[in-house]
Amino acid sequence: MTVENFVSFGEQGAQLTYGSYLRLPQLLDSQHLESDPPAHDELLFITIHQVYELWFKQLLHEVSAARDAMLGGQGGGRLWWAQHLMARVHVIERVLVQQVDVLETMTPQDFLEFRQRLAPASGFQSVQFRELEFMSGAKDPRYLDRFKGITEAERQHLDARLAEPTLWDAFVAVLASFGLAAGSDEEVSASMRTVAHDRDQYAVVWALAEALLQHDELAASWRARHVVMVERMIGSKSGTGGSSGSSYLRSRLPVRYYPLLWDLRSEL
Ligand code: HEM
Ligand SMILES: N[C@@H](CC(=O)c1ccccc1NC=O)C(=O)O
Repeated sequence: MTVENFVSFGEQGAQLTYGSYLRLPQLLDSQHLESDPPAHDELLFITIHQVYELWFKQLLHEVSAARDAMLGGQGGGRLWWAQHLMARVHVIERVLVQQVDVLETMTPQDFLEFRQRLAPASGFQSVQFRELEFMSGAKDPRYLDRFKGITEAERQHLDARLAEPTLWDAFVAVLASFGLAAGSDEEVSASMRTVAHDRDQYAVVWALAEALLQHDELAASWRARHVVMVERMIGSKSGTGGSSGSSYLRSRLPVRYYPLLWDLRSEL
């Protein structure tokens, strides 16, 4: 492409520019430090969290579409699409785990320069993180009571997630659409054993079960990586959000979205 072509192509589209399309003025004016004088590492801290929230938004978009595709069951003809989206979800989740490395270039001393300014805020108040947990299948309404300082709109988002079907509900619908019993946990477990032993007939069902398990495993990896980072940064201090800190986070490590899929491993 010649430079001349390039210029005329750019001008055909009239007004859109890179910066206006991506809303860069708003995006790049959204990093406001609390520390004064400014602590060098606070920009990194804000940036990392904003990147996490952008990816959480993308994950909610993908997970809800995967769920909807699964809710249609075999007859809906979109189970391949659910598989495709879940594969993307896994790649994003690996990025989220690896991104902890970047924040760990911050030393505890440098974090302490601005940490006291952050209370009572904490990751505990991440609405999108909790939405993802709810949508994945871990609906714990107690988190709604424990949320302090969230807006009415954020509360509505969470209420809506509590009311809507989860990825697990959608997977159970897939089992039923294949004529497999799925009315109780026992039936689901028995049906999963059938699926596991007849992968020829139930290839898509097995692939979706593995995709859910992978999502569960990656969420567990994030929790494990986060708590070790927390211990590195603040040791056994309590959290800015008012929890006991790393011991609260350690109590969350055994959380599993799909216990029946894990139990299946012992039954094969
Ligand atoms: C210096 C780095 C970090 C430290 C020291 C830290 C510390 C903590 C602590 C102590 C808690 C428990 C709540 C409380 O404050 O009492 C917490 C919760 C949480 N943090 Fe962090 N965090 C860090 C970075 C991050 C990052 C980068 C994210 C990404 C979004 C994040 C997301 C969360 C979430 C979602 C929770 C709630 C977890 C749950 O309830 O299961 N944190 N963090
Ligand atoms: N809870 C952390 C502070 C922290 O990491 C944080 C503070 C405000 C907004 C997000 C945060 N990230 C994760 O908890 C602490 O106790 O040091």
